[in-house]
Amino acid sequence: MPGTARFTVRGVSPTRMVKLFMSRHTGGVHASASAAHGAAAAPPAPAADLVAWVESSGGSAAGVAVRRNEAGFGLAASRDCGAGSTLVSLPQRCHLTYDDSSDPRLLALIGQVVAHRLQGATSPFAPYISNLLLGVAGLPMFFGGDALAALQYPPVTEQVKRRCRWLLAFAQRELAAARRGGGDPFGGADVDANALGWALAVVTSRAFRTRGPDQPAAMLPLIDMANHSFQAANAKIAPGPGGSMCMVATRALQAGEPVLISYGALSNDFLLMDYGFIVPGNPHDTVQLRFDRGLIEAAKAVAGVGCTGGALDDGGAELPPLPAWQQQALASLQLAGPGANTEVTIRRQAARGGGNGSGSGSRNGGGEAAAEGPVDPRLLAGVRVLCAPSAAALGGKAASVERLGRWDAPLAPAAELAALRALTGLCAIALSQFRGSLEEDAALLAAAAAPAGGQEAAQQAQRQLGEDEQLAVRFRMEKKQLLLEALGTVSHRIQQLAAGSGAPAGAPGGGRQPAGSGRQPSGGGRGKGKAAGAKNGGRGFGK
Ligand SMILES: C[S@@+](CC[C@H](N)C(=O)[O-])C[C@H]1O[C@@H](n2cnc3c(N)ncnc32)[C@H](O)[C@@H]1O
Repeated sequence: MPGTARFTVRGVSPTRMVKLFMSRHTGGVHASASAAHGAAAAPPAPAADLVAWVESSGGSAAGVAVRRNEAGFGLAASRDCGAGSTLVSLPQRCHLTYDDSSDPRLLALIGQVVAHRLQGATSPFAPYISNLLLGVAGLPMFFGGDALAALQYPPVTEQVKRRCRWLLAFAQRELAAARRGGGDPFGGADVDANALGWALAVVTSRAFRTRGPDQPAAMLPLIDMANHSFQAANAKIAPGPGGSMCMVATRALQAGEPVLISYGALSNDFLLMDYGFIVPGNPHDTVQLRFDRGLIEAAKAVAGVGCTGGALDDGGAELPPLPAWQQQALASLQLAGPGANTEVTIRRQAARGGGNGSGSGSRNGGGEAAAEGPVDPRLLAGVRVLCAPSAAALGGKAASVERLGRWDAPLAPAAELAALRALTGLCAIALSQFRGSLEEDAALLAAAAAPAGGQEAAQQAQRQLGEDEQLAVRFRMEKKQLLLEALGTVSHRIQQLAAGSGAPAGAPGGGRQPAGSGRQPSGGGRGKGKAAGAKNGGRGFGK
């Protein structure tokens, strides 16, 4: 590799995100076939050079045609075929992978993608590399500050910042040190943080872990042009003979039908971070929270449930110490004490197959409670512990997630009602961490899409809300919607339990009925609820 080669991208902001801007000619990469065809010739099929390369390498792509639109590439069935048909067979020599399984950041793949890009037309993977898009739209790693802030969701924004810091540190320190020590992985070529950012984006949005979660990942050319769907996936990736990897139809396909695979049971956090898109109503989406006693006591205060061990002081005084049985129970649940894992989630109930089948998981019309509820079992168990009046109310045995975390195995009615109310308070606090309501977000998007007042106003609205910001708004709307669904599910459960036990149902915020109407409750909005919720000060979200 020539020591003078450059693989650099202008626009690095060392203090902020890595800005992606790449010239098509950077690094000597040859133009792709689709870009290089002459005006007179009939345009070749998209990525025709890639398909030809797969076939000349001993593979087959007979079952798919590559499609291209302004959003990028995708695959479609090239002919009618039956379930189980092999659509693509990719020989091992076309897999871009590595031997070392110990690299959690996929550094080895990033390095290879960069190295092959530097080799340009002489790379054995040139037909693959040259058909990679020069940007992965929607990745928050490339968001500007406004779009990142518009997410309003620290679990993702913190992760984005960590990823960018790592990338910059790697480019500026580790790579520089490796160069000084003569161990430059890029043979002296000038590779900057933005080039590494591009490679990171390529790898996170395309690599497969076909050999298992702890095994090396691989880039699977052509196969990785399949787009994602949870519901409409009609193909899967499976090992084939001789180390090949195949794309196989999971049902009969008609010629021209898009070929879609599922990227896995991923939350919108993962989809956004690694792929730059979200799925509305994603059944695997969650809201991450950090379990701590102060948060749960604040949730109880919002919901009008008494504080454990004494009254919660609105002035922010220390909480009274927990009785030993509660401390032990939280430690058994690994929610407190050394080695605790305090990351917990509110989630879509429908994802666990325990909902009402309507897709929302909320407001089911009665009947048996689902085995798994709208919060993860550790969170449910922890809230039950902190709402139980005595060890006896927990059943007297050692606390375990299996025993205390089942949505369909409630405590005695009074303790269960307190726990459920606390959960409504928790949802309300989580909602209150977002600025503005669902309706306000929807209005923002509507104004950006079709503002009143003609073209000038439309341009103005677009300036106010760019594409990344619109994605960020849609992302946070999904979180709010999920929280409202959880609130509806828990409230419904409270009504059911209260009706059965004769106890008053109650509601968060001292008797207000939680939403279910789609309107966002004011959560930490009024009276005591406000004081307790506000004190939480953004602590609720896990980071
Ligand atoms: C493995 S690649 C799929 C091929 C890609 N469309 C291309 O042009 O090369 C993954 C990327 O495709 C896009 N993508 C895949 N499925 C999508 C979906 N359901 N909605 C929006 N974008 C999707 C995203 O940009 C994602 O990062």
